[in-house]
Amino acid sequence: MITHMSRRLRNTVAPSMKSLATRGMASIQETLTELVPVKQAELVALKKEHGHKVIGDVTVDQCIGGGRDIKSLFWETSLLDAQEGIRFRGYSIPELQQKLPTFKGPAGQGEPTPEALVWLMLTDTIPTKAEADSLTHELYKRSEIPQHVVALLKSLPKSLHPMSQLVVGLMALQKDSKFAAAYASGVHKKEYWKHTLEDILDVWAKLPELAALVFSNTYKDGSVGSKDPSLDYSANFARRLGYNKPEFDELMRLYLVIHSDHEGGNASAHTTHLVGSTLSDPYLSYSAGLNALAGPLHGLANQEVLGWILDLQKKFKAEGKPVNKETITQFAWETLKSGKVIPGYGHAVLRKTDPRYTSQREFALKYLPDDELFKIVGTIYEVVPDVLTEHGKTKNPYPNVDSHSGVLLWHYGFKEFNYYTVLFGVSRALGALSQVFWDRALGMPLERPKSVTSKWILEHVNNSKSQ
Ligand SMILES: CC(=O)SCCNC(=O)CCNC(=O)[C@H](O)C(C)(C)COP(=O)(O)OP(=O)(O)OC[C@H]1O[C@@H](n2cnc3c(N)ncnc32)[C@H](O)[C@@H]1OP(=O)(O)O
Ligand SMILES: O=C([O-])CC(=O)C(=O)O
Repeated sequence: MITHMSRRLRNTVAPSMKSLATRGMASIQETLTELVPVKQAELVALKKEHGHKVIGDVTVDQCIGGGRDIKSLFWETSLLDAQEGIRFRGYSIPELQQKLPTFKGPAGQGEPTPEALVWLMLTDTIPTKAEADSLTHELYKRSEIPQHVVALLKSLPKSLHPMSQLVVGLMALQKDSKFAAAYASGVHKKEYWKHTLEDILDVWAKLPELAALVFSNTYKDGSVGSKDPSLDYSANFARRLGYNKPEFDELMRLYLVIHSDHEGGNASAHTTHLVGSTLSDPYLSYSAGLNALAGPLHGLANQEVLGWILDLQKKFKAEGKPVNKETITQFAWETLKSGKVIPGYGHAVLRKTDPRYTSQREFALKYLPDDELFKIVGTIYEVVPDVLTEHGKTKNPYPNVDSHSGVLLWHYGFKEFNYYTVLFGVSRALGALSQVFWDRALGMPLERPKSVTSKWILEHVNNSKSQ
């Protein structure tokens, strides 16, 4: 309905939008300049017409239990359904694979590019190939990292976790925040979004560069591979990391697309949005989001999954036993009985197998069907949901995105699994900061929900009973 309203308004409020968009020639900045007043008008209309209506209640369990299911966040770029999984601006992952432009050409010629997805998340419109390419070019132009940040990263101990190194690098880049400078010089609030967009494009452009430096400083000699203006964002990232294989580029495209956004309530996106609501600039906001992503119940789970699989392989090899349904079941029970979680399984919202898991499985079936670790991941999928169901605690016994990503990287020789969450961090910036753009463009307020004490809850429920 919003989309229909949006199209209607776009035709009336901003007629020039139609011609530019139809010709597929506008830059991302021009497209957004035309779209912002349209979306602002839509939000005003939504608030005026429906602002007082109720969309949910809050129980005591929800208040104490991490706010599950409470609809209290506004997030435009994607929406998660517990059964079906994620949709980006209304499109499922298979639909994105059919509709978004690819590196080689139009939709369908390989994996879509993350640049095309960013265009969709920002503008609510599927880009033409030319539009997606213009964003690739824009990001390439902005990708240089200042020397002081290169030197700072080099000075860090190799034993500092790669996610912490990434955060240090991003925080150091904050020196050049255009939003912070504009705010300090007293810019009018109506102009915030323009400076925010500048920062967001810079952060997106520089994150893969930072990530590649972190990789090389930690595991190699500090030098990174060369980039090439004729390549896209993902292939250049792969080159910087030292990979030069078309199949790996495709994996990087898939990886960066599917990890980018998962509506607003996940810890990294929510943190980014919350910090951004104080008018901290995109560097500060996304650094905070990265710190949330670095937790083992969230993004770090992908590193944990690989560790779990390698541990189980090592254990049964030492015992002279095969890795099969029986031994995996035994290992899963041992994990649960020692009070640990099985990484890569369960989810706060999803109640079915994560479609991001399925898309990675399809990639594996296409490119690496005989890989040993891929087969183990398949066998884990055959037994762990039953184990977790019998265990009786988790609300969702099925695999999430983190359950599959590591084995794909491992297959291509990317074995530094302590680093895997950095790749997730490069991707999550695309969704979380697309929303930060709209937060500033729509004039979203400081986020400040109400908290209550246990005493308040008891008094409240007792008072309600007596009424
Ligand atoms: C990109 C992402 O962030 S995807 C998630 C990545 N994280 C992981 O894979 C870690 C493993 N999974 C988990 O820890 C959880 O499923 C989470 C954190 C993802 C979701 O947590 P919740 O919404 O609290 O899950 P749920 O309501 O099902 O939890 C109920 C109980 O089941 C347990 N449980 C949930 N999943 C698992 C699991 N994979 N292994 C063991 N126990 C589990 C919870 O720890 C909780 O136990 P408790 O009552 O003793 O505290
Ligand atoms: O949605 C969540 O809570 C966790 C998740 O899968 C993600 O952020 O990608």
